Amino acid sequence: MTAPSCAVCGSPASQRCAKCHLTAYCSKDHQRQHWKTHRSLCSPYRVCQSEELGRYLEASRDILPGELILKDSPLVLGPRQVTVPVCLGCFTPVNGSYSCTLCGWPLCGPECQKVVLHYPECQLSRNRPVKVQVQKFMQVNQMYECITPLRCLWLKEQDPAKWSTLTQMESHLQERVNTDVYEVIQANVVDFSKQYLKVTSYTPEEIQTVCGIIEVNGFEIPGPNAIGVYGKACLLEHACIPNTTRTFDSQLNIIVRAAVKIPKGSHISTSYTDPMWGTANRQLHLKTSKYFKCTCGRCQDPTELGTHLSSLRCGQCPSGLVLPSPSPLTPEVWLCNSCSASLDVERVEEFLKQTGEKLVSLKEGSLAASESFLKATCSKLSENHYYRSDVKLAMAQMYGRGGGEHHQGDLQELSKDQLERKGSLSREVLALADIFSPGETRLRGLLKYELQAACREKYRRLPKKLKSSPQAKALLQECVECLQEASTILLRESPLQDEYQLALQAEADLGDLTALLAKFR
Ligand SMILES: C[S@@+](CC[C@H](N)C(=O)[O-])C[C@H]1O[C@@H](n2cnc3c(N)ncnc32)[C@H](O)[C@@H]1O
Repeated sequence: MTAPSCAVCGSPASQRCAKCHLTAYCSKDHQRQHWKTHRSLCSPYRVCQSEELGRYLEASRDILPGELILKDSPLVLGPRQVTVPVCLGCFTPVNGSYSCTLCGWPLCGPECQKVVLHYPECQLSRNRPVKVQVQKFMQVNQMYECITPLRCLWLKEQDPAKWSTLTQMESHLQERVNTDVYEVIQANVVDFSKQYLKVTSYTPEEIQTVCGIIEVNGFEIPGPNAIGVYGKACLLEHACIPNTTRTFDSQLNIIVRAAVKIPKGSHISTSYTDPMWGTANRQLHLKTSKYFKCTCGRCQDPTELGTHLSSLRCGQCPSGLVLPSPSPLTPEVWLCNSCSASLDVERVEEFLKQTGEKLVSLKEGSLAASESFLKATCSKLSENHYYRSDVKLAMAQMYGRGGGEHHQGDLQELSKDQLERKGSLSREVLALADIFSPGETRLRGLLKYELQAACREKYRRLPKKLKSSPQAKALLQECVECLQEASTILLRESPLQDEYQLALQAEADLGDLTALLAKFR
């Protein structure tokens, strides 16, 4: 690795800013001289290291909710490992109607052939005597598993500085050797690159290492269905209750903001899973793709902080809940907290698997099917169980949204009970989000938007004589508060995301409702 250079004179630097540990100086004098410029740019974090976590980020000053912590451009961008054929310039699914005239990989058109993103595999595929031929569209195609690894390996010759940043990342190669995933990569990436693409410049170990780096450090980017590896953002450690949120802009830079106040000296974290998943699912994901066991307070608590997000209902007594024992990290049996009836771990796993399958078949289902799922599971799963909460979130968004976005018309068609249901489902999931995904997060923004929609429709339905009542004022106040939060949070999303459109709608509605509320003052 090359030595850092002084931010003032460019000569080799041996000292770094004590706040961010990023900007380097050759002397104290140059550091003092640079402070005026550096102060506004100095990152609110520093890079630290521990035996347990490896490198991690710590707040170098108090960071306020919503504050930008870092914006990072991708070192490598590519299709996800498991994907249908996509354009290698823009990640849109392709049907084979256009292929790169130089290498044969399908693209969506000549414009995408010029995109630099496509350059590595285009160059590397040219040793083949004939062009690449992709035949299976509309289904997962294993040929694409090699693309993102090859884009990583391309940096080795073409961009040594990026290669150095990439290869400092954790690959957990030792833990991966002899696992199923290692064997799959051997066939679909190592052998495929050599035998089909005729790429011979990289060793099997180098290829396996970058595949580990992608899995451990990559961020799935919603929307374009891509994966990005980021040099700074990869340093965020995992927490089951994270204190940041992340979004991606239209250039697919990652933007990390504080979700809650992060006091100076605290670790800065993200969730490598979904904070609304139950403990067993989070643990499984962390073990099989991030290679560590989380032992945080939430993971150790069978009640998941009193929410019973993973608990089952007891079939032997009226009010008992069944929890993993002695701990969710080492479950030997599931026990009722009231009558001590027990269930085998395997039985619980099988039951959850079957219930999960029913849930998946509902995903694009109707409100009626979702209500039936809740009804069918209310005697088997705790009220807040993650499966139920997942369905409740979807339902809070579905009620009153016949045609995609909220049209007042769709909300107007809801019965009084359905309207109440939309409001109460939003509140229930918000209460869980406050615990597991606290602060200014996308989930909160979305739920606040749904809640205001229900309150607003309730206000609209008030008879004329009650339109100036304290009840009307309370409803409007709640709408305005919800819209303020929803628009602040969701405006941070990429303009390409649906959430951003909701934010614009929320902003527009906020103006109207604030004017209405002002009449009460
Ligand atoms: C994306 S990397 C984070 C940066 C990494 N620590 C480094 O030094 O490059 C993910 C790896 O960091 C470690 N890690 C992150 N969060 C952790 C946590 N909460 N507990 C234990 N290890 C963690 C694990 O080794 C994990 O595979």
